[in-house]
Amino acid sequence: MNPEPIVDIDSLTVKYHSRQGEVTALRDVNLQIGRGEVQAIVGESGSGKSTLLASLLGLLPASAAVEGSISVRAGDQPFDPVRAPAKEATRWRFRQVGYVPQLTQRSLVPVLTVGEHFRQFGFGSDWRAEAVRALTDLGLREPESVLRRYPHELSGGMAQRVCIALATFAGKPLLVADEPTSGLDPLVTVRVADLLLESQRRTQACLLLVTHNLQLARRMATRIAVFRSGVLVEHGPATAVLEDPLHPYTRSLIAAVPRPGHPLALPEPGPDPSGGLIEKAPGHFVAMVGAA
Ligand SMILES: Nc1ncnc2c1ncn2[C@@H]1O[C@H](COP(=O)(O)OP(=O)(O)OP(=O)(O)O)[C@@H](O)[C@H]1O
Repeated sequence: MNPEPIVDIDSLTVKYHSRQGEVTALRDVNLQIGRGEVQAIVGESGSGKSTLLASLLGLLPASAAVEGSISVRAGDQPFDPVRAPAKEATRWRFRQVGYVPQLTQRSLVPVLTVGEHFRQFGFGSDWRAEAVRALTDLGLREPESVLRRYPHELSGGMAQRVCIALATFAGKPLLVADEPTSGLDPLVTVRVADLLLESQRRTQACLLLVTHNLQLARRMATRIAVFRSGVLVEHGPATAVLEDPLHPYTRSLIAAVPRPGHPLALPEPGPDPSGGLIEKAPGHFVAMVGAA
């Protein structure tokens, strides 16, 4: 049985108008993400990943023209972040969305204690108890002492745990992680990926993971969506997309991952994708044009 959908993106097209002319950053995107799922969004630079995130968070610039809709069923009422007034979107993000930044000490505000970070992101008088629970769940001993510290008084590993706790505490149903491990070495990447997954599983949040890193997507994601030039070219269970990619662009992205003993192969341009998706196997979709 498919998990209850939290995010439903329906025929979303986003165009920017700039001095250089019109850019279609997303073209007719359809995507559903269920409760408890980890949905990776992969694709090269300029493929539309940030635009998808900005759409989902209600943070598109005023210059963007939007067709289609997004419905997020994370609260009592379905919410459309691309149509909501800015004030409402801010309130909604604050209550329903946990944002996982790049996980380093620099993601914390140097002049605020850890406790002050939690107080700003929490709501209600229970923030301290929630914060202590979140820090304890992530394996931090003496959480009360951690709450009194400034970011420079934390080790790198502690700061990463604090960032994950900040994003995931208070049971926010939607988590968004934008390149959370970029700049981290491979061993630390694995550790923070596992900590983030642990937190996500505990709260059964729906996690949208934007990444260039296919190995990270393999470790974390339940489903992978591959974007190219604003088009969703392939979407399916993570293992199906990575073990049996159907679209030539997905194959070229996988071929570009360096492996011991294999030369780095750069992606071939490949045919331009267009048209809708066809289902090749249950839940595994590929763009009609340019697919095998
Ligand atoms: N504010 C904007 N005004 C005009 N064009 C924009 C704007 N933001 C993005 N674009 C264009 O939209 C397209 C998609 O960009 P987007 O940033 O969403 O891609 P991306 O996959 O997130 O890239 P990266 O991985 O480099 O962040 C690109 O052609 C980009 O130049």
